[in-house]
Amino acid sequence: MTLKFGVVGTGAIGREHIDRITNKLSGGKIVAVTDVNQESAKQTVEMYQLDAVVYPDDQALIADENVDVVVVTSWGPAHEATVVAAVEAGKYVFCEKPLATTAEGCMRIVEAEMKQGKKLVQVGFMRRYDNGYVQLKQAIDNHEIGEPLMIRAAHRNPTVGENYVTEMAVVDTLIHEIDVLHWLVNDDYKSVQVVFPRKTKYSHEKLQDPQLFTIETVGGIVMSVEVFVNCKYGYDIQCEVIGEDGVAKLPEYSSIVMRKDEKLSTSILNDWKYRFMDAYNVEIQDFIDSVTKKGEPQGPTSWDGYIAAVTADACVKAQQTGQKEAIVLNEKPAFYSEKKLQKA
Ligand SMILES: NC(=O)C1=CN([C@@H]2O[C@H](COP(=O)(O)OP(=O)(O)OC[C@H]3O[C@@H](n4cnc5c(N)ncnc54)[C@H](O)[C@@H]3O)[C@@H](O)[C@H]2O)C=CC1
Ligand SMILES: O=C1[C@@H](O)[C@H](O)[C@@H](O)[C@H](O)[C@H]1O
Repeated sequence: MTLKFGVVGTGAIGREHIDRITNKLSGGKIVAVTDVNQESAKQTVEMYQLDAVVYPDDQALIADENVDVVVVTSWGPAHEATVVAAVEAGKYVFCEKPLATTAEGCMRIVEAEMKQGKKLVQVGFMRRYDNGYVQLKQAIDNHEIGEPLMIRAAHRNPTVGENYVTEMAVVDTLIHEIDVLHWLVNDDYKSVQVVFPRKTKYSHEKLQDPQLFTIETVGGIVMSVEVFVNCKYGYDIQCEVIGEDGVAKLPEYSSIVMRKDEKLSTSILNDWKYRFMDAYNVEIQDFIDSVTKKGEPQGPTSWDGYIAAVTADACVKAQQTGQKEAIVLNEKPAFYSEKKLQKA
């Protein structure tokens, strides 16, 4: 069976996903695209030689009976309306982060999905599919480092544009750590506090950069997460988990080791696209396979999107107040509880 995809938003990551579904993965085909910039949608069809209809908007694309899955790769504020409409039409959805820009918006998606009686939505938190994070989680789950006590993490981008402001360090960037860190340690967040170190000269008036977040979990783990989006030297993701019996660290991106000009060196990537290329491929192949074979996606859920939104709201508040802010979630519906394996 081939899963037929309609893509809403043919910008940077929309095209990346179209390319991987068309040329790298198996079991999926792009049959429809749309973008508020219709030229971009048409160019995309030509660029990847797609046999796909270009629709004027998301609603028309969702109404196409040939579309099984709606991929949402438009700008964050547009996600909620598209996801709700797609879910109400009974379509599967792969939505890039954020699921919605507010916790209330995520809850509306959760409610629409529960009404359909089955999981339809997966959120694009691809780090859960990154080989390094998967190994880190296995080490923690197998108690190889004992109980986790602290995490030291960093999310560094070489540079950002003038439209990237202080709040985006949370909603655009830290959001990946917000999702992956609670998943790593199987714990819930309790509070967050932010401090602003001396600002780099490479930032601009509306952006505090770097920022340092201290996040505490209900179980008492303290996470120190740096976001530094004008670090200049490359795209660098760090994560070290300090446990009672040892320390486990995310592996460095592997590159050849060069001996040259009296130096021993390895390269650092400069873009998320390359750093997480394999993770995006595994993520979307897993989405295709689980929908095709099991009838529902098995990756990050709408509820994970909600957790991320609530936590992001507290982080933004903490940026503004300088105080420790509480992170309080609604009770998790049974609908989103992991299915336990039946004992034989
Ligand atoms: N998982 C990840 O690592 C990444 C996730 N993202 C997320 O993916 C989304 C898209 O990001 P980019 O591709 O970098 O942005 P982009 O600006 O390159 O592309 C977004 C496209 O969506 C279109 N668009 C906006 N509103 C629309 C609407 N209502 N209907 C149809 N088209 C609409 C725009 O015209 C544009 O072509 C964002 O939510 C972003 O946070 C982006 C990069 C990496
Ligand atoms: O999602 C992403 C971008 O939108 C964001 O701007 C970057 O900071 C992240 O590293 C990348 O993964």
